[in-house]
Amino acid sequence: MGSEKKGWDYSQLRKYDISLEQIPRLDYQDPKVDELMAENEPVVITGSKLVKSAEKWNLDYLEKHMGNGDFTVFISRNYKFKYYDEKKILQKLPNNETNRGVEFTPPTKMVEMKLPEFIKRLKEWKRGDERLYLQQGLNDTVGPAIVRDFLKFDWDFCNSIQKKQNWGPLTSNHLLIGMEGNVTPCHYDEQQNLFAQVQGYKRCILFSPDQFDRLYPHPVYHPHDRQSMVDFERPDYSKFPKFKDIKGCETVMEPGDVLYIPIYWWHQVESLMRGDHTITINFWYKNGPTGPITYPLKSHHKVAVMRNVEKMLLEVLHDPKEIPPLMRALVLGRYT
Ligand SMILES: O=C(O)C(=O)C[C@H](CCCc1ccccc1)C(=O)O
Ligand SMILES: [Zn+2]
Repeated sequence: MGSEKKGWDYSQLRKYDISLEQIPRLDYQDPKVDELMAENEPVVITGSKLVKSAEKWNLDYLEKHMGNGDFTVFISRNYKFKYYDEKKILQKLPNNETNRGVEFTPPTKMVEMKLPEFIKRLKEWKRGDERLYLQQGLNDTVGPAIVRDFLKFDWDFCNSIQKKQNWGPLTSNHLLIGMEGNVTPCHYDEQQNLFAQVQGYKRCILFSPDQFDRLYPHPVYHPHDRQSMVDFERPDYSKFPKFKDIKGCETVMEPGDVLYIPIYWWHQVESLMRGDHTITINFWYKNGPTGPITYPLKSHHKVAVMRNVEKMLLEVLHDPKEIPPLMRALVLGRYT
């Protein structure tokens, strides 16, 4: 992976007991890019100017031009920033208990912070301090210069991909500014994603949707819905035995690289340890129409089916504890 000219080395990558291939890196003009994307396969697209207008976004520039609005910043006492859905923390479940007394303590704190304060804490951070991760939807509240740079993104490039791949509308762009060593643990999203690296080096580990039974996602009603329960650094093989067989792919993103993260593909993202802070802009698109269904169903369709079964069962059974016995009665000795 990478050659001597690369701006990072292996000691900056966290060690996992996972077999990983390389995600192909192809020039944006290579027709193979469209072929891989059409197959919902990940690919690193190099040489595009998608976010070239943001390559000057160093911290001083951002501080000067990012307006004085509040930005969403997550604070973690360790290096992990596991996403949680606030709406699912206090949801009234069908049996009218709030999460049946299952207490959920958010693993990170979400605060609103002015950019100068975030940058100050970034510059003064030392090992042992709380880590910060700015994750802000880009909208018109950011300063005019940022909007100008944003408007200068190579929209022809991503619009042409959106058209070629018959995707739905662009739903959001997120500005992500992470500290060295920050990790977004393994999860999947339900949108197509063009992940554009602006500053710093980010390692992206991806798994196909067919690895679903090896990654043990939290139940759909859980605040950590769509996130894997497996701690990659200390996997509990007794609880998650199939994790041993996991197969994935990875890449280390360099400034200017654009990674296509296909819808439903699992991904873990880490800012290289002892590296610079990282800046990423993601482009989330709704998926296009499914087109003709072929059988057997594709694995990402099966994920969508399983999500619907979970939601329906919870709706009718009211109590998640009733789900395993019913599923076992349905399958064991009958479909196995
Ligand atoms: O782009 C993706 O899908 C990633 O997972 C990138 C990941 C952070 C995502 C944070 C986030 C969570 C929910 C809403 C908007 C943004 C990273 O780069 O650390
Ligand atoms: Zn994601």
